Amino acid sequence: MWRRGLPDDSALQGSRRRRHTVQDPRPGDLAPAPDNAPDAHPPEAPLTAWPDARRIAARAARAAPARAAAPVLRALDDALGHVLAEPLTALTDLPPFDTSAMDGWALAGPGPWRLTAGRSGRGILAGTGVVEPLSDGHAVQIATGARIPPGATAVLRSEYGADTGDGWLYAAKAPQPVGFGQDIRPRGQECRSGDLLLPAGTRVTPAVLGLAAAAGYDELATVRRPRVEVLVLGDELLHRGLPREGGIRDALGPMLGPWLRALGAEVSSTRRIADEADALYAAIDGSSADLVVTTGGTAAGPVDHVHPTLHRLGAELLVDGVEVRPGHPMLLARLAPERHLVGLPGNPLAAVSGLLTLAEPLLRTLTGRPEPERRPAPLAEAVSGHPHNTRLVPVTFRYDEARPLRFSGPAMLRGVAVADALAVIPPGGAGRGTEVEVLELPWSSGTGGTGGSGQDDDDDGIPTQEGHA
Ligand SMILES: Nc1nc2c(c(=O)[nH]1)N[C@H]1C(S)=C(S)[C@@H](COP(=O)(O)OP(=O)(O)OC[C@H]3O[C@@H](n4cnc5c(N)ncnc54)[C@H](O)[C@@H]3O)O[C@H]1N2
Ligand code: MOO
Repeated sequence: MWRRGLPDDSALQGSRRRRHTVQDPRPGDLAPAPDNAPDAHPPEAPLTAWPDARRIAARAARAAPARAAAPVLRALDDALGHVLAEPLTALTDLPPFDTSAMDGWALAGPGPWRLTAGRSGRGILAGTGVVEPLSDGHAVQIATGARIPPGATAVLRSEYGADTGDGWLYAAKAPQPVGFGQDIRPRGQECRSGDLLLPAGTRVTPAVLGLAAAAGYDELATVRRPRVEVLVLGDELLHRGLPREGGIRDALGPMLGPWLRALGAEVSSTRRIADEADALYAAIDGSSADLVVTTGGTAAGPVDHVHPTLHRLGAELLVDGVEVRPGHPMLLARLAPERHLVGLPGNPLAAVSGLLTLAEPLLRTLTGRPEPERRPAPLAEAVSGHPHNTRLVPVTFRYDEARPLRFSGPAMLRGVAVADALAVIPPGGAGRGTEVEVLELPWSSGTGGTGGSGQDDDDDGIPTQEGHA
């Protein structure tokens, strides 16, 4: 039987207990399942509503150490993917000096202009440190990005002027008169020294690295990444080769480390733990990670040791089961004031659901990242719902619509492997065209409409769900 109770239920704290109401059956009250119940197990204790579970996870770690710790200074080439611990303020004006926007000639006053060769004899090149002033009626050849000489009033593009070889420059077929400041990027056009370029909490992307370098940075102050340890439970799991003798391949070990890193974590290790209560106890007790993520063992089968072990450790259960399919046995516990554990169910897509429901909001807080903007998308086809629970359904974006994918049963990864996002289907389901919230996957462009999901264009629209789990 699947039950979520601890040996001593009085140890339960938090949402599970708070959500008991007069109508709610208490743990142990085996109320008969309602006729429309989609699954066999009785609702022994109320689960946490899916939006509440995400909120609880996001708030659980508010004062956690990763955020409060001193920032880590990282060289630019080591900062990609980290989060700025401090605002990025410009260390210089940009551009740092008046700059030519085009290859051509710097001019002083109206033409024609007497040509000068400049110090180099090749005009003014980008990178020239000191440039001689230009007097009225004179022109000097100039390269894109070169410093504008004092006295210059405009730049004439090379294709709009003619050097007749007699030492004079004429404006030829200028589409518009050469105006003051034309094709000159004035100093400070993009920013002044001290301007705020990016707020703390910004994720360092390749473009951020470029901006930081342009603005004078050699290293960036980044938030210390929360340390995460992954414990994979399940004696049936094989780590090489084909499934054999009842064993199956561990799909979560290879998936979770990189996924957690994409969510901003530093994954210290992914360890396989035997299905023994003492082994799990020792692994959790001996971990110093900010977040321990376990997989499997959340239910109440004979070797499901997560609940009893948390009880033995004196952990506080903040979320013990969530009204979401797949993944409802997921849990969040506080091991110590600044250390948490997310228990992911063993079914692989259920584990993804737990990752996005509990680990993602917690890591978002720990890494100081803002809540992603909610971007609803219309469903390309109707999706059936669970009567009481939220469903998370892998979708791909096509022509700005969220298209549910096949092979999205709780034990399957074939759908999510080509998904751009998980659509949040409210209890009762959602009709075609209904705008639903989507949880984008860290590697998804999120723009939709471009295909690229690898799904077959001739997909036949066969119902996309395996069932309600
Ligand atoms: N009587 C009931 N039994 C179950 C219920 C229920 O409501 N009543 N819920 C089911 C649901 S839903 C889920 S999800 C699972 C959660 O179980 P556990 O978290 O205890 O996970 P396990 O029993 O260890 O494994 C479940 C399943 O997943 C496979 N698995 C586990 N780890 C991996 C891995 N790393 N890679 C690939 N596959 C993995 C495992 O072999 C099992 O097939 O409980 C249901 N039971
Ligand atoms: O909730 Mo279970 O997660 O397989 O569907």
